Amino acid sequence: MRSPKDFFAPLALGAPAPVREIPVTPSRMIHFFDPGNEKMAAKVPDIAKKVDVLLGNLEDAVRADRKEAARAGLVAIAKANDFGKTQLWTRVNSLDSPWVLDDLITLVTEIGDKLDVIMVPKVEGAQDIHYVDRLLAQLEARAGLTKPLLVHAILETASGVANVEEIAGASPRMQGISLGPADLAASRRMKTTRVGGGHPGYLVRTDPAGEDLTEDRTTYQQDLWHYTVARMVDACAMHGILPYYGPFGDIRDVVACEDQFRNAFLLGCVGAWSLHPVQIDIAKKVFSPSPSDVAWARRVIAEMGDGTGAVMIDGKMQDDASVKQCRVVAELADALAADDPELAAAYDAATKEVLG
Ligand SMILES: CC(C)(COP(=O)(O)OP(=O)(O)OC[C@H]1O[C@@H](n2cnc3c(N)ncnc32)[C@H](O)[C@@H]1OP(=O)(O)O)[C@@H](O)C(=O)NCCC(=O)NCCSC(=O)C[C@](C)(O)C(=O)O
Ligand SMILES: [Mg+2]
Repeated sequence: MRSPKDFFAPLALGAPAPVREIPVTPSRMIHFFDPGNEKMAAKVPDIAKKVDVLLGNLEDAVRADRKEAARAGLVAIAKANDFGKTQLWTRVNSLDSPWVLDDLITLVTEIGDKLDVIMVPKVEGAQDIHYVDRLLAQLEARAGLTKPLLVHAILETASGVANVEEIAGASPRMQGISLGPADLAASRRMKTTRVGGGHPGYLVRTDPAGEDLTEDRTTYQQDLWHYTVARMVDACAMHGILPYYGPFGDIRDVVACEDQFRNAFLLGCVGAWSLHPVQIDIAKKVFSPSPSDVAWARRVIAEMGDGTGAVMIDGKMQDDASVKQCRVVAELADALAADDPELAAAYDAATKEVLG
């Protein structure tokens, strides 16, 4: 284990100094595209204007015989475009694959100055992050980069979940973690066949009213991902990095997608993945606090003065802890509104209604 004193020292001579704090910029949706797919790539400049994060995916969902094309496509797209405030991320192939070494060498060398975050799939423990950490430092030094690349891990193996706290704290490069429900289900030998979302068989049933167990009894579908998302959120919060729900594979079911995203938002996640253009607006809606919640939060903050003591607002007790929650919502709203005049106007109009 490295000494805590060395934690923020560069891992290669000439590599940029690691960041001390993870930048918290909007990342409500991480929009996935295959850079080797010409139809998708053609849409990227327009999509970039609507999303917080664009991610060139090189791993699963890219056919084995299209891996080089995807990598070359991402280099070409990054060189040809300036995406302004929209971040550019990539998901490289897994560390046991024949492609990842060339992914990292090519991307850092060719477009390391354009990339913000490198997403690493199938992370099993801190050792995987340490490997990427040192290699990135060597490549950054060789490429003369001045800003360190950040690393995002996908939580999609049983050992990754068991080791999630050490993964979150494995390097100052760690930017965040996303849930990978499909690989995680396979790794755990869950008996689902879906990419995220619920399952009608995972339920609880009300007790019988009498002796007849066969009578109609209400059932409630449960969230298969609650434990993992909650654990991931705690690990990320503990280490000052950001948690994300991952993909929702039933593209057609925009209603259940919104529900799953909202569960993650309420539990502490900052964003989710959009796999198809139709999921972009869902993520934007869900991961931007609602105007009425923002107005309420601003009212509680205003009425709580220095933030201590207890007051009654509309019959509800507010104290030091509730004002802290309200600050989380209000600060997120301010950060999002700073770049979005429409959202800013909606928040201000709702606030005016309650505060006058
Ligand atoms: C689902 C698919 C096949 C449906 O693709 P489609 O072409 O059949 O759909 P469509 O509705 O007909 O598409 C309409 C138009 O939008 C385009 N389009 C469609 N999607 C996109 C996109 N993302 N970005 C930009 N453009 C897109 C598409 O090319 C088409 O263009 P056209 O009108 O010119 O014909 C397609 O949307 C797709 O391939 N999406 C990305 C899938 C992906 O990245 N999967 C990997 C992430 S999930 C994962 O890996 C799991 C995880 C975490 O690892 C774990 O849980 O283990
Ligand atoms: Mg996966």
